[in-house]
Amino acid sequence: MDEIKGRILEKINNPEELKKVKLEELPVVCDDLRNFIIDVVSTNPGHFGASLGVVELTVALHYVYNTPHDLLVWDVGHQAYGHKILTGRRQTFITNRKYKGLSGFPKRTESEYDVFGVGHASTSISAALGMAVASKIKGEKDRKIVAVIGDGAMTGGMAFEALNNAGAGKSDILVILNDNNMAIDPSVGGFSQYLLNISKSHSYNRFKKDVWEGLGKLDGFGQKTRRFLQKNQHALKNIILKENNLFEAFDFRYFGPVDGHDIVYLTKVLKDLKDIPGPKLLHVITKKGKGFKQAEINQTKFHAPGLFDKVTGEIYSCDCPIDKAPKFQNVFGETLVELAEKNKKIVGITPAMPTGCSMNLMIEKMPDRAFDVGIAEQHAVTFSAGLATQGMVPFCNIYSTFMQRAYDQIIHDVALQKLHVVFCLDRGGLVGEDGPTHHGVFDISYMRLVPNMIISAPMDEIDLRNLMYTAQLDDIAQPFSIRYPRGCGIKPDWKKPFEKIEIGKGRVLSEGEDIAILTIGKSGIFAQRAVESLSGEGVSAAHYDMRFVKPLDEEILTQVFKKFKTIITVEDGTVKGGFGSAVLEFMAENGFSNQIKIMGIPDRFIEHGTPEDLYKECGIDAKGIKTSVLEILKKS
Ligand SMILES: Cc1ncc(C[n+]2csc(CCOP(=O)(O)OP(=O)(O)O)c2C)c(N)n1
Ligand SMILES: CC(=O)[C@@H](O)[C@H](O)COP(=O)(O)O
Ligand SMILES: [Mg+2]
Repeated sequence: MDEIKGRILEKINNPEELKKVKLEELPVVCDDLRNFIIDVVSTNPGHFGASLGVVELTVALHYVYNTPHDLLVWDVGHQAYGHKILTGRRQTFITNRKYKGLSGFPKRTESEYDVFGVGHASTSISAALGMAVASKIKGEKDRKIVAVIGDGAMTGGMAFEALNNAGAGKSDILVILNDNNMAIDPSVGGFSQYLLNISKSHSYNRFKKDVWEGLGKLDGFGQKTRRFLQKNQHALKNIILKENNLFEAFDFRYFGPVDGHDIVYLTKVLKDLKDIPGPKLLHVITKKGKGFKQAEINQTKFHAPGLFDKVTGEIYSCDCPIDKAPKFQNVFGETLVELAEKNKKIVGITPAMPTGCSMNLMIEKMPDRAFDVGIAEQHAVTFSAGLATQGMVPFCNIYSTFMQRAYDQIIHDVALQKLHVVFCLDRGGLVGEDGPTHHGVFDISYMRLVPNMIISAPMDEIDLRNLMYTAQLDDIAQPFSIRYPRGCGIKPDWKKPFEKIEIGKGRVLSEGEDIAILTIGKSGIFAQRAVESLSGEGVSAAHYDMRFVKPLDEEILTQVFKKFKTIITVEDGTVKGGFGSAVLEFMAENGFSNQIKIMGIPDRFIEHGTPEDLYKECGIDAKGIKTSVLEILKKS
């Protein structure tokens, strides 16, 4: 990677040094910063468009505010690469998202400038409000608190919960709404339209123009009033917009919309706002991907493009290693369309991840039956419940980690009423570079506690299809969850005719005599490789792909407990309360006393790295399973 010799950036190792730069030189800093981000992220994949969109905002914030004394909270944090680079991490930024390197999101343990750990959307205002109230209680007079939240994250319910609370409390907080009319996909919903209306506000602009021209015709008073309004533009906007300004209704003083790429003007506005007390919201208009043509044109693709050519913008495809095997998400997306074409009761729901989970395929083909509800997981689940009460069969696709947001809705709105909702938990298991905020390692445990819930995990793409097919059949009258991993499958020839899978039925994949390995989901792939390698060393290991965590295949378990003294369970999920725990419970309830080793994610947060790094770290890759088998057999 050719070093970007920033004309100024290389002299800026912290915001204090940034503050020494002359105001008129800030555009150069922004150019350097933008080029540095392009240079690094084109060779070390990560989130891209969002950080480019807030280059000017990031520079202005660190130029005007006294960070880290003033507290700056980023929402989601995928847009905080510029923040990291300006706060002492320029030289280490090349390790972004790498194993043992910088996190891809702000992280308290990484820097004093990262005042709040993020990754899940819509948390910034709540966190910033907590900081503001604490500062007031401590009697701090000079500490400023700022939250930067995108228009997408603003559709998350907890953002409004925080606005509601902040306004009432007259807390001293600045919320900066970074409005680029994009989430990962284009922003959706009434709120997005509302923001568009403001930023393109015909009424405001027309009124401003009419008043302005009218005043121009009046001598004396007219000229004086013009001068006042020119100096107090926002006063005019407040008069016009106040009564229907959503933020003003929450007792926030609304300012803007302002051009988020005019660094000099932004700096001036931020300086002006600094001394205005109480809850304030600055509405900033930016372009996601600003400054990189391809990213401006294809904003969804360049949200997280992977490797790309920084000159041409060409994205280097990352095909699956096993020739033509598809990504699990694509199998989901194509199968959902196939099923929905036959079963008119099927509807699709995704909270702002249509491209991420490939439900965009159904949204494109059946726009009346597939819904992107915005970053609103709780709403997505209960919306699905409502649909199910009327005989629809909702496929509610939510990444495992984001599903954590909607746990009460799963229990209270779906399972308690035994509604037929199909939960598709994509990104089940370790996801890799996104790290602990995004690993989907708790869903087996949290779903297992819920009565009426069927819990399944396919080992390969064929089983994913057949579980989806089974889940939508009329004889299913309860919630059905299917969790599957991020990334590639193993079956290039996955498009087989559908076969119904008996609920709770596992399958034996390898017969054996010395030990039994029981797996769920993707772990079966590693177990098969381990069994093959073990047989080369004279060890005869049996392998069962259990497919269901609830209900368990008690017929297989009874056979296994009777035949094998030693049993290993493996899952791509926490060992606490997961599949292995379920097998232990079966053993206790049925009076067996075999030796069981539970393998999975240990009871701690797993950092970021490649999936391979992380599976190895947790000992649940093929090598880890083989090593465990040999160790256990040596001891027994
Ligand atoms: C609770 C939750 N749901 C979904 C996501 C996935 N996600 C990450 S960024 C993003 C879009 C954010 O849009 P916005 O806040 O407007 O930021 P922008 O990318 O436009 O800068 C989404 C849906 C998430 N991080 N957290
Ligand atoms: C920041 C965020 O939450 C999303 O961009 C997430 O990183 C997407 O994950 P996938 O890349 O697995 O779709
Ligand atoms: Mg946005």
